[in-house]
Amino acid sequence: MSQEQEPLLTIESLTAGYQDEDVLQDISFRVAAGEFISIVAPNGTGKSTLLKCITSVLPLRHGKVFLHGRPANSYGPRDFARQVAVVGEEENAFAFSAEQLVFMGRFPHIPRFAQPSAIDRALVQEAMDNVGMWHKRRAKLHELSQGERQKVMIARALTQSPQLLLLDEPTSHLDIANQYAVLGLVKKLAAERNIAVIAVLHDINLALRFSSRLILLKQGRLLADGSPGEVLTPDMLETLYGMKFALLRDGDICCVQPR
Ligand SMILES: Nc1ncnc2c1ncn2[C@@H]1O[C@H](COP(=O)(O)OP(=O)(O)OP(=O)(O)O)[C@@H](O)[C@H]1O
Repeated sequence: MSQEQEPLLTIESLTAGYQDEDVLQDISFRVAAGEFISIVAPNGTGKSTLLKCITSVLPLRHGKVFLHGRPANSYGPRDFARQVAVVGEEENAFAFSAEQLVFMGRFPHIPRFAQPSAIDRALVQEAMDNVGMWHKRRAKLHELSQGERQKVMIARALTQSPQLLLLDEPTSHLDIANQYAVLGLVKKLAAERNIAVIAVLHDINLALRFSSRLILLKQGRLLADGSPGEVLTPDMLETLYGMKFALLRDGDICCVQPR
């Protein structure tokens, strides 16, 4: 992030955990509007925990999280939801149709006791069209496949018009074509709308392809923070995962394979 940019999100010396264990220790980084950051780390390192700290679901033990320079936990839920959207763990909203669920993304923007406007309805249709789910709008959540549900959740988050989009393994149920289509869409819309994205991704090649910046975590600490080219070296990946990797190039495309 360049020095001139006002940080949208600032994380300062964050330590957090559960019971008697500090899962994350002394994590600091800043996020500017328009950045696409992927968090890459082995299972159980604390990636989801980090997102929970940003959304104040989990209180910090030490450190601070600021959104627009103000403590993130000082925002009310509606105010926070106007700025931050989350695609994460499975929801239990099975009684709702896909369209109703995506509509919920507009709730923080609709004044209390007011009816949704034509613009709200158009945003819902546009987001569902964008992820190819408008034709399934009447289906209840339980009638959708896991991949379709993931696309609905992404449509809801886009409908929310956030400034910061938090994605926790958003493509884990998508086939390879849909993974690239959905992340490509998120990246395009984020660039057009100046949205910052923080995505937890296990697929290093997706992280390489879509991120402007990567943050690697190891044993609860920040191991590396930089551009994909700087950070994703075979040595760094070996430090992270304890196995050897090769970096393969084909023109502009770069990918990582275990040796
Ligand atoms: N509610 C909880 N209570 C106690 N421990 C928890 C809780 N949630 C997570 N943990 C522990 O915190 C650690 C980090 O979990 P977290 O879900 O943040 O990891 P992660 O990096 O997202 O993992 P994964 O890649 O497997 O999804 C794990 O050891 C986990 O067992």
